[in-house]
Amino acid sequence: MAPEKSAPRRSGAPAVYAHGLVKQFGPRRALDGVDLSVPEGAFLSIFGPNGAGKTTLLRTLALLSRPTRGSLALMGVDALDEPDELRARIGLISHRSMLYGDLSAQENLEFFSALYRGEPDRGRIRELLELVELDHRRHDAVRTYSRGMQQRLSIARALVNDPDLVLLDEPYSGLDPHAAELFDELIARVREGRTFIMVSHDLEKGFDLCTHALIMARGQVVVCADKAGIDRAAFRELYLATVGMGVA
Ligand SMILES: Nc1ncnc2c1ncn2[C@@H]1O[C@H](COP(=O)(O)OP(=O)(O)OP(=O)(O)O)[C@@H](O)[C@H]1O
Repeated sequence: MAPEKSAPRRSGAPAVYAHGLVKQFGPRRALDGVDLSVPEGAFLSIFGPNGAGKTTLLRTLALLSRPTRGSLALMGVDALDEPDELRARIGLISHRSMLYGDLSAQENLEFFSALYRGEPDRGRIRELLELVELDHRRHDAVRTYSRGMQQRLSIARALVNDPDLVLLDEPYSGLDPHAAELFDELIARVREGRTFIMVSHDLEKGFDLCTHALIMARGQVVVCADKAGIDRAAFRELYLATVGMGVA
């Protein structure tokens, strides 16, 4: 059983509302006027060629990177004015595990839980370790885990604060088919009541999982649409066309 998701603090506002986001790195513009509206409860997959600005967009949404220009609201709250309040409502899963290798799974989760709550929520941690099937290894140092196990623990870490918005940066990278399947199951079990945004190079997988799909190229949104209104073959062609468009 997945630990229960507390009722999201519904604002009626989109989970993400971005307008005119620009991110400048010296002469390079990684985001060049991104407009985005993601409804609460959606699963948005973001595609695009290397250097398109996908990770920069995800880091901006994770409030790890401040845009040079533009406005951003998450769950109806101004993200540039109230980043601390919002960070506690966001979970990030990346291909870098962001775990401490010398600490055990339990210690890692206690550390991250205490960051948000002041003291660790041991009941929730136990439930999360059971969910990701690492309860039996909870006292082992994380550096002794396989890549798939570390990725499962990353899910637990990202959920420790019961986030409303979960951001995933190529979470399948380096997972074998079995580990990827387990990861799929876990995502399905924790989808309820949350909004997911995933950067992916795997068009098929990203498309299967999503309710909304976005293609970026050169720091701009080429297309963003509800999957119900997208023709899969036409979307694939558009994606392949952007892959040749090069970096921002
Ligand atoms: N910290 C940084 N300093 C300077 N330039 C950066 C920085 N981060 C990203 N960029 C530049 O911004 C552009 C977008 O990079 P980003 O990592 O967002 O692309 P991406 O779509 O995630 O690519 P990939 O698919 O290769 O991961 C690239 O030109 C990159 O070189």
